[in-house]
Amino acid sequence: MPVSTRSKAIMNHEQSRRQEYTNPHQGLKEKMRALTLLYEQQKRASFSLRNNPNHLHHSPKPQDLRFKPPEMLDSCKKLHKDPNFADDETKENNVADADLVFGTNTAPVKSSTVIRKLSMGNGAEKGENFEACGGSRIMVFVRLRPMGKKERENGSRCCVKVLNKRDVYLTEFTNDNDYLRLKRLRVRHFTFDSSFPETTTQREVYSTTTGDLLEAVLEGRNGSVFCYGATGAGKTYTMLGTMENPGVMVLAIKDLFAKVRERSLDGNHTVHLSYLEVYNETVRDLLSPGRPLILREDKQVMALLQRGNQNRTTEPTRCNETSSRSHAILQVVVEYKTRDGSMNVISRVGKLSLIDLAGSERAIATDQRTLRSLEGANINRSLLALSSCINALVEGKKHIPYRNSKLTQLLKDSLGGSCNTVMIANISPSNHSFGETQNTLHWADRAKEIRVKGCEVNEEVVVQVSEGPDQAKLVLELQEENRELRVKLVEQEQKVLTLEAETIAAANNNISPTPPSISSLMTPPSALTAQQKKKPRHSLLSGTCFTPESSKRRKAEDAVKELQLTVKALKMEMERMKREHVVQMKKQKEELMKELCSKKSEKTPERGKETTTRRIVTRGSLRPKEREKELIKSPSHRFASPAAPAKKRSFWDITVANSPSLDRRKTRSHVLPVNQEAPSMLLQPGFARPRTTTTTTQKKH
Ligand SMILES: Nc1ncnc2c1ncn2[C@@H]1O[C@H](COP(=O)(O)OP(=O)(O)OP(=O)(O)O)[C@@H](O)[C@H]1O
Repeated sequence: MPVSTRSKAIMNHEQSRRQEYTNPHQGLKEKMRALTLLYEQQKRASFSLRNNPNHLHHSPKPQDLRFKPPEMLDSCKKLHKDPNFADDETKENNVADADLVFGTNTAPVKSSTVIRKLSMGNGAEKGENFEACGGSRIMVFVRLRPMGKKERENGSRCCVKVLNKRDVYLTEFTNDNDYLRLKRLRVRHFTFDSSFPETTTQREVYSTTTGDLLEAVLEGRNGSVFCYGATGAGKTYTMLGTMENPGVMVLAIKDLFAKVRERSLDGNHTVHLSYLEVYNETVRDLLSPGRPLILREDKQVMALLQRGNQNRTTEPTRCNETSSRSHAILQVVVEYKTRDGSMNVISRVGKLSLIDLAGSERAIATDQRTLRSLEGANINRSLLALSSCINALVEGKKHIPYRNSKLTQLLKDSLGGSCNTVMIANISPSNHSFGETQNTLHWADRAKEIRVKGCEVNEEVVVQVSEGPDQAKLVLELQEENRELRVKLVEQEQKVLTLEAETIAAANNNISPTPPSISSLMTPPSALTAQQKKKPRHSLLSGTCFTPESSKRRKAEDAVKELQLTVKALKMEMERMKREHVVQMKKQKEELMKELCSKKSEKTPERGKETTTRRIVTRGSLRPKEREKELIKSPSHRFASPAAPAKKRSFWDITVANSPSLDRRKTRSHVLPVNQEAPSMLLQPGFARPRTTTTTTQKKH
């Protein structure tokens, strides 16, 4: 049974010709609707032409072209279909005419140039292009690959048509056996910055997508090109190509070195190259494989690129015999150094990242073996992460989930950073890959919305000090001043150290001399307690509480205060003792006088005895006074141990104690004449010798 279709204009030539002639279904209703629409469109177009003569130069907005009702397109194609179209170009013209009729693509499109050129960040230099882009955004291109031999053999039909190097039409064929949906054929329309039909050469793709980017990289800006698409869609071919038809990577490096050679007269260029692979969420260096590496840049040469690509993980899948199972990233860093008029060194660093992503695919499209499944899962995971990032960027979210995969981490700069970014979406013409192609086109269309930050020049200016005589003098003066300041600093430090040492020594001297036990003995307890009560408590809130200097100072002050108190207490004690002593001496004197008087009254006084008595009285009254003077005068007494006054006191006490009653008081002058055998406390060094007594006794005898 003959099968009707409404997408002849974008079908394979042979098939379309065959099917076009045999299509009996030409719905009258559809025709009527299309004619009505056409009439309305023309009416509107003529009206706007009358009001605005410049209308002819108006370029349609991309969103006007997107997702048109398929019926309109289909009807249009039918109305203008030329059953005799023999080649692709004819087909393109037919559909282009249809668009013109509908007034959606009235502007003449230059086929060889990109309408919206890359934003180079510098509005002044590239203001036109920048404005044309409506700001800095990702540039999105689509490349359609030719139908493969195998695909033709197994009866694949072309479901994609690229027109005007810009518009992409995707036709969804119905199943030939699904009679109910025969009329529900849908064509989707997409518009990109540039779209490349299957006949486009590698050089054309490179110059349109990456040529301008390379210029910007040489000026010190960052640029990224990444290929996205289903497995077998032509990503590796676009990025790397073959020996006969080298791809973007090879052409970019060739171009780069040619440009560097041109510019090398005015400065020095250094080119760093690294070729990385992200396989199963592990980053590997393709130039020295075998070990995973943390992202780094490697100084290598371009010759290693081919070898690196041989190291890339590839496996045959059902869709592609040499399917890349990893994402490959070639990074070229160009450093440019020159000097300006003031001899300052200007350094510009631009980075170009060329990324060949692994194929986006459904699990069913690959073999279901374990390793393949794992690879597929990882590829899908990273591509899912990529799509999440794209979604977040388009929606203007604050958090972009770059960390979800290694791939998005690597593409962070390209997607959301300060970078000129180009995305090339590769698609297959086969209707068997319709789903993948639709997804790719959908994501590419969405990626157009991503806006990136203004790409600024990565420039560093190193100011050089010119070596004139004034500068040299200034440098010498500054060096001399610096030296003097250093010497002063050392002197000050020494002074501080000396002061600290003195403070510590003083504090130690003040604290150590009087052990607490002794001071407590010598200090009146009441006075000390009162003083202790007055002592201020260290507060945690006081700023100096925890500083070592303040604590040392405080200790020294406390020690001095304590000593002052001790001295005061000692003085008071001495005064008291002096008073007591005077009182005691008076008493003794009175007692002696009484005794003498009573004895005088009993006996007749003898001359010798009077002399002895007089002498004893004299010594007894004088000696304590001398001691007293000594005590007052002697400065050592102030610091004498408490035992000394106790001993001295004990001397007087003993003297008193040895005379329990005034009657029994024994003195050399009184006792010895009475009882010579009795022990005498006066037989002490410094006291009168017994000779005197003996003499007295002999005199007695
Ligand atoms: N523009 C083109 N012209 C001629 N042949 C092409 C073109 N694009 C792709 N091919 C061929 O199609 C086949 C698949 O292409 P390629 O390996 O580049 O796909 P891929 O997208 O990288 O797939 P995968 O993701 O599985 O690695 C290759 O044989 C390649 O030579």
